Amino acid sequence: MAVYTDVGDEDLAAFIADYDIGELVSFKGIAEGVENSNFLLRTTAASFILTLYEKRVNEAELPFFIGLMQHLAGRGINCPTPVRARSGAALGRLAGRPAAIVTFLDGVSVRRPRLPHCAQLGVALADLHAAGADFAVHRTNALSLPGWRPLFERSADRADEVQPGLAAEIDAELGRLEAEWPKALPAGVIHADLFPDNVFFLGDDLSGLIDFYFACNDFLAYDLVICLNAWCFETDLQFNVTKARALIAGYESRRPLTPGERAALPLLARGAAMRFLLSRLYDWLNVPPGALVTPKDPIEYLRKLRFHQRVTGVGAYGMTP
Ligand SMILES: Nc1ncnc2c1ncn2[C@@H]1O[C@H](COP(=O)(O)OP(=O)(O)O)[C@@H](O)[C@H]1O
Ligand SMILES: N[C@@H](CCOP(=O)(O)O)C(=O)O
Repeated sequence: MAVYTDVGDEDLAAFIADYDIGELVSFKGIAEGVENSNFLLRTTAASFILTLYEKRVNEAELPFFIGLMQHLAGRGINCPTPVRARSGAALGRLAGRPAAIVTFLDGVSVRRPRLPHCAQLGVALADLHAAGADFAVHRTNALSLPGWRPLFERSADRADEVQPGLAAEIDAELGRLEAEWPKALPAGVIHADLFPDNVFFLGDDLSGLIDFYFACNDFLAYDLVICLNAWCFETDLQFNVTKARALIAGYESRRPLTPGERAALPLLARGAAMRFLLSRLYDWLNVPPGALVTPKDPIEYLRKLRFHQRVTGVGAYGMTP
């Protein structure tokens, strides 16, 4: 998260007066993150997260995210639960933005995941997929194959400022992905951004999942390779096959991958790397003036993409070919 929108004291007081959450004790912006403005709200009753939804979140889709968190929480997933105002509404407006209050989850994210973290992540991801299976609302993934080229076109003329030759390299890879992307694999509700900063641990035990604002319907295995990219490369961008094996084994302990999914993993992983390369590239070139946000490095994902381009089979991910 980040803070893009300031919230005035009087506006905040008026907003929380509509909720039964006690008296305000403290309120501060949270510097982590990228997408929305998040604030830690402490009241005499408990701690909460107040989110103001920003640029990439389409207001019409907010009921999907709010409904999904409610649904998953009801299925035993430890995720933020939307808090309803006295009117029953989980969504309001604050400082000109759509806004919601959700429950605060205890736990901390790990900066450098170790094997037990990866293994538990795999289990939690499969549990999330199972819990989402009967969620009735559908949200198309705006950041899957059909969305990548339009997103690229918004950065293409400046991409080489970030790295010479980048525009041509992305263009060529997009062409290959467009030709080869799978048409049918097991699909359902995916998190789509389950990076280490969105997974909480208490001690070494996975305690909760946050940040469902990219959640959508897509291939389940695509969610797994998003995690593979985010959790299984070391800081020097060497791929850690042991972590990959632990992550995938954790996932398969709950839901074995189908032969079609296994075969598609390298291509899905390239697509997942492309997705984050493109969103990071756009954000890198378009930092809003005055925003408290640190854009993430797009080139990290170019290097992850190049790794997967060299993969010839699932053995590279620690799986038995
Ligand atoms: N429900 C929650 N409980 C505890 N902390 C949270 C919760 N939601 C968000 N946070 C904190 O706020 C930060 C940013 O939240 P996140 O949802 O990742 O924002 P964004 O969608 O803008 O990236 C997280 O890294 C975490 O520290
Ligand atoms: N995980 C994405 C950026 C989205 O930020 P988050 O704070 O919502 O996880 C990336 O690393 O590019």
